[in-house]
Amino acid sequence: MASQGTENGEFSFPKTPTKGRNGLPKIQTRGGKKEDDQICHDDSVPPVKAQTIDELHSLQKKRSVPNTPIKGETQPAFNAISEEGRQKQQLESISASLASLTRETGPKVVRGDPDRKTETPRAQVTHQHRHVHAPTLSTSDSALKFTHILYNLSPAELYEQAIKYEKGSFITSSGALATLSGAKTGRSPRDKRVVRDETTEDELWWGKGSPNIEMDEHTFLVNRERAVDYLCSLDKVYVNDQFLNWDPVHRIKVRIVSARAYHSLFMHNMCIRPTAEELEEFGTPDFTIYNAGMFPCNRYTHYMTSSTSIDLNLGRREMVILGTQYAGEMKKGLFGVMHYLMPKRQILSLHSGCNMGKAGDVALFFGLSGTGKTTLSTDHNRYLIGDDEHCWSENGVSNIEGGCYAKCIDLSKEKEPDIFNAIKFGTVMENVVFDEHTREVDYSDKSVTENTRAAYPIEYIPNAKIPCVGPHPKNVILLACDAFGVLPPVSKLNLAQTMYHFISGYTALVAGTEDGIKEPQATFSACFGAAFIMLHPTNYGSGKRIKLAYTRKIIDAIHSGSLLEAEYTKTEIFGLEIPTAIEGVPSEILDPANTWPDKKAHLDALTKLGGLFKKNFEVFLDYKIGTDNNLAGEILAAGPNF
Ligand SMILES: Nc1ncnc2c1ncn2[C@@H]1O[C@H](COP(=O)(O)OP(=O)(O)OP(=O)(O)O)[C@@H](O)[C@H]1O
Ligand SMILES: O=C([O-])CC(=O)C(=O)O
Ligand SMILES: [Ca+2]
Ligand SMILES: [Mn+2]
Repeated sequence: MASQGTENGEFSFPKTPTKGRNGLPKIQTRGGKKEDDQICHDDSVPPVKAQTIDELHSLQKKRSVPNTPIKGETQPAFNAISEEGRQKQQLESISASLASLTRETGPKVVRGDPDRKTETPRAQVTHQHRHVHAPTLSTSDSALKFTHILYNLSPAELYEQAIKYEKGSFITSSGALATLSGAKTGRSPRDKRVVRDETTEDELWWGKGSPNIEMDEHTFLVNRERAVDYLCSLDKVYVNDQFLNWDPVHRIKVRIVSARAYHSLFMHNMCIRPTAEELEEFGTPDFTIYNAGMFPCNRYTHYMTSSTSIDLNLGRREMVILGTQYAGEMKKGLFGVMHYLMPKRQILSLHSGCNMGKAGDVALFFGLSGTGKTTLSTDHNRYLIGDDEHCWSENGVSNIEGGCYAKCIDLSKEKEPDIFNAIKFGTVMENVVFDEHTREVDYSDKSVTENTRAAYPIEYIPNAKIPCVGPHPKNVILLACDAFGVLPPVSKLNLAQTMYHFISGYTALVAGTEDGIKEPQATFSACFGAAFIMLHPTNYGSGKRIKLAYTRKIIDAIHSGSLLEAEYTKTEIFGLEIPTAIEGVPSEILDPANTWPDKKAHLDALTKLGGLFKKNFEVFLDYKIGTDNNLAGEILAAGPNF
């Protein structure tokens, strides 16, 4: 370290000719060789081994182990030829990913930051042409330029990129990276399109109630070309090669090509991060996202109803994002892919949080966006398996992701300590407001959006269970944030009721066909997600959301098994069994009838909600469940009765 002389803990200043003039005592250094030496030399450390400032800077960074080292003990960690070969392979693969389908050729790609050529020894020009036999004249200007690839950068590198190049990127007081997602601060489900081809025609759920809005293959290719041309026109793009699903047998390799460091860091946090060895064997991805979110789609293109389009092509294993920078589109886009792939393998994909007690008891938390999957699965007394997306197979449960995505509006250290503490270096914070000087985040500020979010790697939660897998669940918790205020805080469901409420929209539709191909699942409940309820919640219930502290007590009673031993009464209309007492929870709130001063208003609201459930369920009545027709009847009977 080359700092000011610090020998013996004393600082020394060079003497000035004006010594003594202002009465300051002469400063003596102990290290002075000669008594009569008039100058204090700072010779306590050897001089830096550089002749120029550039040389000095080149000393600062030591060459890191390549992120694709050679396997096998006999090989040294650094092998110039093989490393070059590996990089070439990676670049070839990336060039193929970014290929224009009409020009049938990938761009010239080169690894490294274009602005750091001189200081980055890794930025060797290793471009290649895919068609060496092609005529020497390039067909377009785009084929003449290089696209720099920033491949699987580290969080520190991505911070630097974001802060340098992306307006609205700042380091918060706790070390997180604050970013802005632009005009879109949430997902745009109505701008999502799925390619309807011969295969998906039969396999996917189309029509009323389905979240899948169709597009044709040609239109997809038009949008793909638009995204790819945009990305290739940039000086540099970020490429993440990562995994989904902690179950090694059903792991999926994903590649994310994006234009922003924010997107790259978000996916770094949210997907499973490969080890150096795993990256070496990565090869061709199973699925690729082209995120050209800063660039809009063309509204003259067929099927486009806005300048935003999120397009999924299962046949091509590709997704294209145009006109939205909200990072959740990538996360939930990949979730859609898993919802397609996993049920085909007889694996249930679930929009749920998951944790495990010390005794190995696993609990699943189902719920729509914002109902508390992340909040309640992050429990200091239990191991966190995952907060949002899981697979349930014959072998048990596995998390699909490598990170968590927490809502952070009104976040407090007292109520959600583990999430609060996970917001540190490496964490991406979206659309939060902070003090311009101290950089302290004001979690109560909704100036940008109410949907402020934090994305962090799961190991930022101290009791995360790595690898994120567990045995079969013991408890299944369906979370609801009931805008009517008529559903009880907790009730015990029998099997048919569980199925009824699950299908009704507490995340998913799971209707199998006879040949075993499962339908894809809806993310939103037609009932609780319906615009009607969202627009008029104040017209109904008079209550408030259950206090988080009480919800935690209820969840504790479920985990411990004590809730099973409680006494129950049955509610009207829904026939839900509600406990009469839970430790730590005021008994009067357990039955919502008590919290309504006007009994008639309560019954009206309850009946109204029951009607909505019935109407919502109509769309499922035609579906056969397996070969057993009685099952559908039983499930229906478990719904509201009036
Ligand atoms: N009783 C409660 N139970 C759960 N969460 C509550 C409760 N009261 C308030 N909250 C707040 O509701 C929000 C739940 O957000 P959370 O991120 O857990 O949702 P989520 O189900 O994981 O949704 P998403 O799938 O969109 O990520 C948090 O901000 C939490 O503080
Ligand atoms: O994707 C998002 O914006 C957040 C999320 O998990 C959800 O909505 O279920
Ligand atoms: Ca969440
Ligand atoms: Mn979610």
